[in-house]
Amino acid sequence: MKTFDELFTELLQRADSRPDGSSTVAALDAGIHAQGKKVLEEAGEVWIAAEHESDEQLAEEASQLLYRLQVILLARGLSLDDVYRYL
Ligand SMILES: N=c1c2ncn([C@@H]3O[C@H](COP(=O)(O)OP(=O)(O)OP(=O)(O)O)[C@@H](O)[C@H]3O)c2ncn1[C@@H]1O[C@H](COP(=O)(O)O)[C@@H](O)[C@H]1O
Repeated sequence: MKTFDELFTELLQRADSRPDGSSTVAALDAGIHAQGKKVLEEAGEVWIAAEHESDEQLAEEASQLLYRLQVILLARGLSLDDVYRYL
């Protein structure tokens, strides 16, 4: 189990060390357009899960949306603090 902040730190490390087989490296290399499509895809899956699926499925889809959101922030060079200052 990890927190939102811990995941972001892990993704920063992946972007820096670029290990083979990393989903994050592949997602970063795919570019902003592909990353944006993933954010929308996962947001849609969260919506569908909230209307029609179990709590567990909703939680899983939510985790994927959070991951895809972090990838796009990372790709643009933003930190979580850049976002948190608006909360
Ligand atoms: N939390 C996630 C995470 N959530 C989703 N995903 C990616 O998103 C995919 C699932 O999303 P989809 O449903 O769109 O996938 P799919 O349609 O079946 O397949 P794709 O064609 O989209 O790959 C997974 O196969 C992963 O590639 C994630 N990839 C990585 N993480 C975490 O990120 C950290 C770094 O991971 P790596 O970069 O892979 O080392 C680790 O803590 C991981 O647990």
